[in-house]
Amino acid sequence: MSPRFSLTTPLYYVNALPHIGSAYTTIAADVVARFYRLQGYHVRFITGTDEHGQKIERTAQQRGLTPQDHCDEIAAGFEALWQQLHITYDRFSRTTSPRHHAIVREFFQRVWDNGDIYLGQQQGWYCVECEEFKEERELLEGQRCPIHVNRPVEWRDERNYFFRLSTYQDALLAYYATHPDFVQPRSRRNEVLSFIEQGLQDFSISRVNLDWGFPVPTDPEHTLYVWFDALLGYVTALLEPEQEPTLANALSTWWPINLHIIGKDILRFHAISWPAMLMSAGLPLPEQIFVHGFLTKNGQKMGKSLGNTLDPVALVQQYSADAVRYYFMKEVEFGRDGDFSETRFVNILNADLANDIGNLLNRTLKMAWKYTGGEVPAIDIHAIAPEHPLRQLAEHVSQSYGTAYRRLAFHEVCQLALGLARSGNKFLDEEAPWKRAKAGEMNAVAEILYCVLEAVRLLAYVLAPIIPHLSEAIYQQLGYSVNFNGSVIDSALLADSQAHWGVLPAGQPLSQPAPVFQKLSVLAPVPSDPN
Ligand SMILES: Nc1ncnc2c1ncn2[C@@H]1O[C@H](COP(=O)(O)OP(=O)(O)OP(=O)(O)O)[C@@H](O)[C@H]1O
Ligand SMILES: [Zn+2]
Repeated sequence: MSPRFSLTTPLYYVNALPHIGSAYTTIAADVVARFYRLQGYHVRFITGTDEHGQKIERTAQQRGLTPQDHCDEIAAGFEALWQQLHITYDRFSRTTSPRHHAIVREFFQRVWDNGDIYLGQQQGWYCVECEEFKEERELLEGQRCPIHVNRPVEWRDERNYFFRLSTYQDALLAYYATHPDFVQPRSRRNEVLSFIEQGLQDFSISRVNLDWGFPVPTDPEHTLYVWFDALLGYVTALLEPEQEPTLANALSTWWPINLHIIGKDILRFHAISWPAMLMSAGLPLPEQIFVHGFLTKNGQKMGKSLGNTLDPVALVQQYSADAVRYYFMKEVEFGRDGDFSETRFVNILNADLANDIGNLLNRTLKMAWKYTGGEVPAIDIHAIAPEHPLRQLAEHVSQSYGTAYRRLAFHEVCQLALGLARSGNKFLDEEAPWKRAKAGEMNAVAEILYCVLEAVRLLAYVLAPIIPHLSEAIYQQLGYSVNFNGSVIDSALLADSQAHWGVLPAGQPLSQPAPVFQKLSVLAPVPSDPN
């Protein structure tokens, strides 16, 4: 029985089409899903859309559509982008589905039966974009939300149902104390802890004067707060299509989720509200929440509401999915903020993928056609000494890349692979097999070429979760016929068989050399806003 790994992206709010920020989180999650599949895990990768709430109701109204028609259109836009980016999700969870409604009702009932829901009066400043009440001290001048700086918050004074978050303050602190890795990176964990230590207030879980949402099961005059139902979308997604939508069914196989990947804007919901809700319902908590930074433009978070984003569809069409995936995984350390510049984007891809990796493969293959008959040089692999510089480095890479992926340190994985490519280039330049060939030293030529080709194979393997199509193309050039992109991983591609030194079979026929990654140039600037 294979081990299991379940992970989620946020369920994106359908107030507008996806932008590069949503793509960023989803690419990262896809990389993790692909990594675990290659390690032999049975993976459940969940993404989807969060479709209720005031912001959606208003947006649909402005567009002259019913909320459901609006949601259907935007959700389809998300799915289409995920196809283009080669995202291998297993479930697309939509919070307007009737099955989700059944799960939410049952969950609400558990929390209600536990005495954690009561009717009270809510007064405060509400950011419709965040769908969240804000503390007065958090607001910018002119009563503006710190995340949605162009939108004033709205004063609310309503009778709402509340969730007794304050009751869970000590339980949360105790949980954090015994689970030091629950929230990563550490700086985010500390942020959450200090927020909890300041004292938690109950939060309202219903709205009046809002139609677009599920009715509160015990009082249909009220509509459930969008966040209460959105987080449960992760649970609904665990149901098999033929299963009755009950909590017991949803939780039977894949719960608790191993990893929630989120942006820092929704940290408190995931790291405070969600665990408390789960405790109230008597359910185990997710294993880990990883919080990444913001993609920014001139220092400000790119977002649908601010309209300062980059259109991922245009970016993929212009430069390819693997290019976009590689750039964001390598250039923005996961957990930190990063600014996007198209010039930098093109420069990085050309330097790493076209030059360091692509050229290395291309020139080595040409020599293999010239000196070893278009075949992987037939050498005795075991005769390559452990101190051989490429073998040594390759062994280091194969021992460390898994840890880097498990820590979601994607930039480190890229650096490991690039290190191997750079050493391969240096090794070729120093060993100059073309000179050795002139001198008739054909055994030496064969060994040099073998080692470089094997280094390229290994780095392509290590990078496969990030640039699956490029890795597949490299493997094909090396004479394999493999599929890194199928829904089922061929057992020959599992890490046990591939993630070490000396795998390339001596004598394997190679393909004709052809550049695997064409050099890019900035053509026309990519449009800034998809909407
Ligand atoms: N600029 C960004 N950088 C990185 N991730 C982002 C960015 N914007 C959105 N995300 C991702 O999307 C999630 C939030 O989804 P949401 O649908 O609320 O998008 P949004 O664009 O932030 O919306 P809005 O601008 O209306 O707040 C974040 O937690 C993060 O995973
Ligand atoms: Zn806001």
